[in-house]
Amino acid sequence: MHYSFILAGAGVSILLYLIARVVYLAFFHPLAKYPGPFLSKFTCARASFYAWRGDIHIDIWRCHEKYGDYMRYGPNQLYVNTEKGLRDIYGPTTSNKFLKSSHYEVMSHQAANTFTHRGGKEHLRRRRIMSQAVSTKAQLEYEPRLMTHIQKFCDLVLPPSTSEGIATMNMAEWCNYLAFDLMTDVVFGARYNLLGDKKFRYVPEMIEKSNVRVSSLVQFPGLTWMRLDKHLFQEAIYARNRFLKFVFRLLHDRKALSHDGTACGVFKKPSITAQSSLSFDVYSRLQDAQDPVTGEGFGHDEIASESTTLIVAGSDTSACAMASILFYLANNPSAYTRAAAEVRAAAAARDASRPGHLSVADLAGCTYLRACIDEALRMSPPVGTGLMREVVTPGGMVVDGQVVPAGCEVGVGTYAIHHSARAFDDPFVYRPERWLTPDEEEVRRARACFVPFSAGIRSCLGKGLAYTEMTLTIGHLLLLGDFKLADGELATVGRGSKSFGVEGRHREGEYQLYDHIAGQKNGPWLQFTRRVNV
Ligand code: HEM
Repeated sequence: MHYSFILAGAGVSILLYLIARVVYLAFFHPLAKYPGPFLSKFTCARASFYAWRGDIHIDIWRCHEKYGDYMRYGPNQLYVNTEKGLRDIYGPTTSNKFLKSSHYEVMSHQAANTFTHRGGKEHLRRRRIMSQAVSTKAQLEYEPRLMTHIQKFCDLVLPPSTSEGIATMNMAEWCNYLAFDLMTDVVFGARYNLLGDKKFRYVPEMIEKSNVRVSSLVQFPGLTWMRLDKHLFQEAIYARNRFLKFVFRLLHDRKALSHDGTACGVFKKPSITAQSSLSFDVYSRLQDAQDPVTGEGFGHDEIASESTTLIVAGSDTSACAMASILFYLANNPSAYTRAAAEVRAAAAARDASRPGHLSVADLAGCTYLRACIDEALRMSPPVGTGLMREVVTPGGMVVDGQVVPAGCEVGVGTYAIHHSARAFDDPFVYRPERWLTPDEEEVRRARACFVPFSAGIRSCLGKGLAYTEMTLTIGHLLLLGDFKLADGELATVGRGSKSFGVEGRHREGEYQLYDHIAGQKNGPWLQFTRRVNV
């Protein structure tokens, strides 16, 4: 009898607490005045559901259409969809006043790295060291390394001659292989050769599968409560463990190589055992780099964690971007024709004493090609969701005129702002010309709201490298061959369609991404032919 009173008392207390919490969140929370989906007032579970489906970027855009520029998307989260809001949160002078959302912590495996660190001095120290390994100078030295794989990619997709027939390929897969080979070589000097051999092709697949869980947890870390995620995401956890096993082996072999020159695993290949080749990868640069402020470098564990993060941050995103550019070029013949003519003219005009492949410098004047790349990144940003930042200034921060108190989180949905009709005329139309129009105000407006690599102190460290990869790959494909959409049903893979039954996924001209940290994709299926006498 006595116990039942205690139990009843506890039950009533919990109920009263829950009622008080619901009332507080709905009416008295500092974000209560902002409209948004009903459930989002009380829980992040709704956002997590859309993240699990891969539709969160579209949902954020839809919610802004419905609720306006300031939208509550979680009990503690405010999304803003204006140019001023974007500048106030991620701008060069303001972004250091925020911390990354605590939700990022679910991405840290053992210790935080540059990407997952919430901010402050420790993040800056790491970023200063990391920047040296991906500086413009370093990138130039990576170029021959990149070209080895890009040349191989072109040889694979372009049949030796028209008489060899036409190759039809799913570029989602082939861009995954290429991007992984590029990043593992640049970062570790490793030759996994996904382009040529099936053995390690499971790795990008494991990263994608694992990211389904991570993207849901980032929205709703509460899913780790009582290891709920273990039951909900069994396949993703299996994938993560398989990836970690791969990474463990990679780091072990790479460490052995740099310590005592022992070559094993993928480092057995003669190309990598050459010391000259090793000294130009990110891993070895991080071993040598020192923070110009403190004079300290990274320890072994930091190098391991940072270099592994680069593989995850840099391969999925770049693969997604390259597949997307190919989709839009194949679906927009006038853009294709103009970009191809520009690249071919640049090749014809270059110094005849330097035959061989085109360099980034040779393609620097290809402004239309760059516009095609940027327009693809705008239409289908590889990281499309909101990158949430916590207000930590005690008096709060003013974001586009709205006072957001300390403890709340703010962010801009990249896909949403990339499709804002105020920033971009006909936002759902692929039109590279918008970046080159003589109307300066139109270009300014567009540039101000174009953030595929984010901006400010947490912007992408690999942006330069990513542009190098994209420009060299697409440039060489256009120079050496021609491509078009595959015949029949395959031509539709990657396109939007009403048959998906998802509002916002119906546009045939839009490359469909499933946002799980980085965009996941299928297609385009393309047919390639090699140009003669090139
Ligand atoms: C098209 C390709 C890429 C896109 C669209 C992209 C996009 C982004 C975005 C949006 C962020 C900010 C994430 C956040 O705030 O949560 C970011 C951060 C980062 N990216 Fe990239 N990325 C790309 C390629 C790369 C490559 C190739 C590398 C490696 C060389 C890289 C390394 C990083 C790192 C280290 C950060 C964390 C920076 C920091 O927090 O200080 N990314 N990237």
